[in-house]
Amino acid sequence: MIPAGSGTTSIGLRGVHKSYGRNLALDGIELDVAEGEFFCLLGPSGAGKTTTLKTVAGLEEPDSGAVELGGRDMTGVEPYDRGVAVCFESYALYPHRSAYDNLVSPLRSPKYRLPAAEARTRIHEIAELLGIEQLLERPVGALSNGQRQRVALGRVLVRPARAFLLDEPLSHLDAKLRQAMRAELKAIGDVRHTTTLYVTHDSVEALALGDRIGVIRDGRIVQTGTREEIWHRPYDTFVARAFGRPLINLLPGTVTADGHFGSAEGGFEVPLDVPAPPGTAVQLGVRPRDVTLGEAGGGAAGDGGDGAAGDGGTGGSGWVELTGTVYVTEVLGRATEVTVRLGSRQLSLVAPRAAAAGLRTDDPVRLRADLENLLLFEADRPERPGRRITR
Ligand SMILES: Nc1ncnc2c1ncn2[C@@H]1O[C@H](COP(=O)(O)OP(=O)(O)OP(=O)(O)O)[C@@H](O)[C@H]1O
Repeated sequence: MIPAGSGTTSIGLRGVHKSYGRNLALDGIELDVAEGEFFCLLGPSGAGKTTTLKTVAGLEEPDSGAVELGGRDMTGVEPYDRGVAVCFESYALYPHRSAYDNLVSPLRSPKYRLPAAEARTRIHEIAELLGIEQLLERPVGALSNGQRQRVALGRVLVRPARAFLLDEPLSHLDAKLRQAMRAELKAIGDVRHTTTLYVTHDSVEALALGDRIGVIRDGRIVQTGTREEIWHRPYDTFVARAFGRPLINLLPGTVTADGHFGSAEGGFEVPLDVPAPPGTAVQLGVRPRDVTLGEAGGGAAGDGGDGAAGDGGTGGSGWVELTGTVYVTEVLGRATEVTVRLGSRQLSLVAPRAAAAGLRTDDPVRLRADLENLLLFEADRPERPGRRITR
């Protein structure tokens, strides 16, 4: 069992602004990470993730707003005195020293000064979890990027800390190792109960690791929530697009005269009540894994691409069937992504490989989706992505 750190802490950012010259990196960040929580901050390149971490660590001072650790304003508190352990993607290691020396050096600092035997135990535990035990005697300069990255991560995790701030710590690992490391990291977090703020641009990683996830864009937090909240109730099309591969289908359409979703280009209607006036431009969000594939030409399929609904549900229960033609198929391991033409629109779905075997371009197919899995959004505007419409 890894010994607990010197007590863990909550992290708060209160309206944090930070500019670099004319470049606005953080535009009023509000964030609360609870004590002991594993929080993933997800966003595209340049969104402000690293700047957020640096601000919490005290390596950058906010232009306005404040960082709090354990409810205490950290303005003017030096990084060293904040008690947080930081791992940046551009890791600073001593290349001529062994991996062991790199791991032990933080523990020798006057702040921690762990007895040698305790330090050794701690290092071996972490090294085992990170799969670097056999590398401990090697100079860091002689390690691969992925191995070096694990040493850098180990260097952070061995330290007793009130919080871990990790910036893309797995980015240099290959897919398989990354997956294994994810599980280890989660285990370390759980064992230590240490607050962790984890930055990534990989949504799979965020979904796998985060007790909660925050999505950041243009220096602002767009949404925070559990993986279920983010997945089922994305704030807008930006958040919806950030999670799930293949990407969510966003089909543009308008509210019909009877208040449903209609796609003139797709030649179909979906009997969902849209709480907006007829004619309003909206988008239907359909996750590829929420669509099932059947053969065309039977059951309740609509004629000529029209939608048919089951159970007469309009408020979100029941289902919808659409007919279309195969455009392209692509094997994704055990499943196949099938892109289907609906009129002049396209929709992707993921089908079991067997179900999609033998499909050829222009084959007619029938699609079925539960109404309760469908999402509605406003149309995207130049100034902002369309927000989800609550039904
Ligand atoms: N030292 C700096 N000087 C000038 N601009 C900076 C500096 N650091 C960051 N920026 C700018 O601030 C914005 C946010 O950068 P930041 O590194 O926080 O983004 P990020 O989300 O971590 O991106 P990435 O995933 O690419 O690391 C970007 O536009 C970036 O160019």
